Amino acid sequence: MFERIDYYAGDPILGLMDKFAADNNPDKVNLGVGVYYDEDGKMPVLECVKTAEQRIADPISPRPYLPMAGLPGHRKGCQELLFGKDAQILQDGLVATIATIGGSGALKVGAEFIHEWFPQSKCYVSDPTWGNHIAIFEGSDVEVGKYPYYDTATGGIKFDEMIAFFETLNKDDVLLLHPCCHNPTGVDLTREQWDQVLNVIQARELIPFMDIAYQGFGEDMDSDAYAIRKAVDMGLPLFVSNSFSKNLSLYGERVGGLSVVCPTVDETDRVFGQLNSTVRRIYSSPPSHGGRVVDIVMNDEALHEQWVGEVYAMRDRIKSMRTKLKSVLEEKIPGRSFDYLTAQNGMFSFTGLTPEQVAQLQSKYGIYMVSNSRMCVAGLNSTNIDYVANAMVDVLKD
Ligand SMILES: Cc1[nH+]cc(COP(=O)(O)O)c(/C=N/[C@@H](CC(=O)O)C(=O)O)c1O
Repeated sequence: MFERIDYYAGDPILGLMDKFAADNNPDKVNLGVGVYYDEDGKMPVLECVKTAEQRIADPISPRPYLPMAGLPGHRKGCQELLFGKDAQILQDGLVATIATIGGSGALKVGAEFIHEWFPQSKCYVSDPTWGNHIAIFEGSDVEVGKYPYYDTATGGIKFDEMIAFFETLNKDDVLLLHPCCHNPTGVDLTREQWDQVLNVIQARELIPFMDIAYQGFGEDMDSDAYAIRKAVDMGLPLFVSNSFSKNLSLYGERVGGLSVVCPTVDETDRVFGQLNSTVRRIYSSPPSHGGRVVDIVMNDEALHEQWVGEVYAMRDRIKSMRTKLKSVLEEKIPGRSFDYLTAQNGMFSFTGLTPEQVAQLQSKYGIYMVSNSRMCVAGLNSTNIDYVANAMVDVLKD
């Protein structure tokens, strides 16, 4: 009966977690999946989350179905984080926002919506991008193409090629963009480059779909949302998927959001309704526990302030690991530049190691990176960084 079913080869990122767990090497280091570990190598429970959890636990309350769009406070939290607390579009009711099952759920609902209401549209992703971008949109029968992005020769961006490519696209084609902390390269556009990209989007009447999963890990909450807010200022239609997995350290609670910025209140109502309809036919409604944590942290002024401080502490620790690894490697390999480590932004660094070198790090040292050479810098700490640097020197010497 099920012989026709293909074997699943496994996910290049999530599959690393199982391999890492099974590895008996006492020195193993997990630099694979994009999660934040603290200086002790532990996944933190943020203080603001602990407070929210205590409020949820006492008094304990029933767990009814949430609305298809999730809790109003979760949705409000997404909107204010993405667009700014006093954004005019929020006061004017021009943003349709739903709470989703993580950023992945936001992308899935968005992809289904595009397939249903913009059936002629193709979706273009950066080359390279987070692999699940392609799988999610293709899984919703949206044809996916790639736009030039990372320049392996320079470690920068093929900006002119990218713009020239955008200028060949058709009205309503979708561009899946990383507003900050590009995954997997860590190489972000400058504000001037974003302005040029948004001008082309406006001229070609393309649909920007911005996926922000690491807000606060780049520069700061507002700067990381520059591209989002500039698109709003230009009056562009805009999709934004956001994730609280990393910046609330709530990975397994599956909390995120999907927002669609619309030109009129009537269109906002239409879009909001169809987002609800799409949710209903995929997973019906989002999980309540994580939604309540988001609602409490985002809407309690003191907890929100504490949260921002905790995110910046995570950001700064990652930046310190970038600086440290760069200096240790440059000391061990004089004459070779590792500037990319501090030039790149957010949780990931694109090391440029070959698949063979990545495999050697794993087999010989128990150091896990994604096969495309992406390193999750948040997995480094002062205990393991010399071990990782020595291992990188070893595999780089051949
Ligand atoms: C760019 C991006 N968008 C969305 C997501 C999904 O977020 P979530 O809220 O967990 O559904 C991730 C997760 N990325 C990390 C984990 C994964 O691959 O699922 C990663 O790149 O390691 C992203 O890196």
